[in-house]
Amino acid sequence: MSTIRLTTAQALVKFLNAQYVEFDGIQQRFIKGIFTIFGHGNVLGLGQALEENAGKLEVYQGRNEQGMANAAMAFAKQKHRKQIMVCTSSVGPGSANMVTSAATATANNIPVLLLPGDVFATRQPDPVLQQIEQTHDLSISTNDAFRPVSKYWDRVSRPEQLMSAMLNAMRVLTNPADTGAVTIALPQDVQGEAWDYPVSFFEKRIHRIERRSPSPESVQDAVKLIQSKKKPLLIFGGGVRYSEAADAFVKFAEVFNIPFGETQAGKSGVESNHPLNLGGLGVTGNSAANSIAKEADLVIGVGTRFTDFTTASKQLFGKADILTINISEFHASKLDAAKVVADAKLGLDAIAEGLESYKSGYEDEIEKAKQGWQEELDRLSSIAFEENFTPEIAGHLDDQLPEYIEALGTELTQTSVLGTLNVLVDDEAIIVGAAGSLPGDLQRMWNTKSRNSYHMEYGYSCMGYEIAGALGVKMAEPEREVYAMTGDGSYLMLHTELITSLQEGKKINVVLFDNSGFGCINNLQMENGMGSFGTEFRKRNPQTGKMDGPVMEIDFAKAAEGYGVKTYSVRTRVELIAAVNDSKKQSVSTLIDIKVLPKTMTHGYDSWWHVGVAEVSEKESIKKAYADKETNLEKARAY
Ligand SMILES: Cc1ncc(C[n+]2csc(CCOP(=O)(O)OP(=O)(O)O)c2C)c(N)n1
Ligand SMILES: O=C1C[C@@H](O)[C@H](O)[C@@H](O)C1=O
Ligand SMILES: [Mg+2]
Repeated sequence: MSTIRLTTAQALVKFLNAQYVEFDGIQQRFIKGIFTIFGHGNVLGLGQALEENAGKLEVYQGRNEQGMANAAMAFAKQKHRKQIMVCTSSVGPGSANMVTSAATATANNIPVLLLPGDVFATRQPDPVLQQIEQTHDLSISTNDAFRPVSKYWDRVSRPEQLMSAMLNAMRVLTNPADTGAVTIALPQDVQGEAWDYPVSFFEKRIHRIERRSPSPESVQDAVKLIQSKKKPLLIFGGGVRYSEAADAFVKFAEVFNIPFGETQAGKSGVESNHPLNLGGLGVTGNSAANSIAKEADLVIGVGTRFTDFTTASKQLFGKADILTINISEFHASKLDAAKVVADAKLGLDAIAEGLESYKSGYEDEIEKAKQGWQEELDRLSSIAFEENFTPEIAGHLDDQLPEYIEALGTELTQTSVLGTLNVLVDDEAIIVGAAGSLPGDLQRMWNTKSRNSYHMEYGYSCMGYEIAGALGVKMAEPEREVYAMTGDGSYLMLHTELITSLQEGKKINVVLFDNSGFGCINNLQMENGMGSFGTEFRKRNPQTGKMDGPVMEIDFAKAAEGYGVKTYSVRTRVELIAAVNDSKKQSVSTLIDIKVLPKTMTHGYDSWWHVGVAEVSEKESIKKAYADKETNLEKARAY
């Protein structure tokens, strides 16, 4: 057996360089590059290996481990899981910072490879700096916290373990049914230890991303079920995008005249103006999709995880049977569905063959529902503050609005800003989002004019993903303009990969909606009988001892200007138009700080979200919220 003597870290880098995927006969390198934040836990091992010979891996420098790993995830998501990034962190806090991203990637079924440094395998110098020292178990380190949030977890405690660890890592990273974060913990001593690795370990490996075929029996069942129904509704989930099945999906919808709603991950797989595209479905859905869903007699979920947002906590599809087409048996089995466990394209094609001349029984309902939503969309896009103004989310902070107008210096409404932006940005531009009120507004209001132009992380809805995510998306699609759509809360939580975008010359545009608060959570608490509590950004008031002092005023544009970002402060529609148009001419990253009035985001359309409400309270409004929840629960499926 011919061997080559390398350190564990050198062998790992060499191995990563040799990984390829093949999908529909097309081969490409699987690992584009590696984000790094070096510390004593990785610099002399993996750092040394990368300095000496990184091969074709591009080496980037992150600002925050969570940020860089979110960027890595966004890259892989935008690449439809056909290419990934790796992230290496130091030991202890550096690795702990990546745990949130591992969870985000795993919840969304997006592959990322995380390589946190670990404490010494030999234990000679223990306790090392940043070692926790669990007294009941010395084998535990911070990296064990990745176990519940990774799809595959391993620790390389001897150099030769690298081979089985990495082969399993690749198995999971390229498995469309069960991918997510893969964590390989690397003790710092082992990273530098040498071993005689078999040369065969480094040979070019091509991992075929298989399209799983459906069983003939499951297809027959699906055909019979559809043929017995008059009002089926398709759901376009993220899996359709990852399987590159959009054309097959549209053909299926067109041939059988079946309308479809979009999930957050599926949106923009097909342009919004397709006559059968009803748009966003569920809690953050619009009136067209939700009204058709309520009347549907069959829901065909393709590549969807059926989260509570899609099913409106299992209340939306009241009358329908459920059919699923999913490559994952786990997701296909949800809602007690009839299931076709298969790749989206192969599943749809096989069912289509069996359906022959089937046509749904829709007459003009689809057109009418779309028309009704278009009118509502036009209304939302043109809401302007005026005398006796009632905000969309009425009855919460109506009396405080004048104070916000004064503090933020704005009368702009969030929905009108979105309507204007949707017209201003180029058709090919990609918007990125994750948390706050914007995902709901965008899923309802954003008209996608080109494919894969809507990138929403709504599996984990992780605040702070937006800016890092935009960087990852820009790395995946450098030719397209990318907009991070973020609230002030998300921006404050994590935005420092904006600096990485400047460093890398990867221009992103941050569109920041400053309503001085955790707006959607303020809505949620007040809609459920609470007061406004801990969610407005107000100064502590020495008189009351509470955070009910003046509204905080933050000049985000000024702060970002110091980074070297081109910034704009926007308080009027005219300023918004000028800012967006000018930002397009820039080659550096930009930030548009838009002051918007709270409570001017969209409200729900015929949907229910099951949230935990107090069963006992002295407040009548809480008692009512609890009673309402119980009533709604009765209308929902039990499982
Ligand atoms: C990391 C993380 N922490 C907490 C939450 C819970 N959460 C969801 S939205 C939100 C507030 C978002 O505020 P902002 O970004 O300003 O958006 P707005 O709702 O005001 O539009 C919070 C705290 C979350 N989704 N992610
Ligand atoms: O708790 C939440 C409420 C949602 O409205 C929001 O979009 C999401 O970020 C969240 O975490
Ligand atoms: Mg906010």
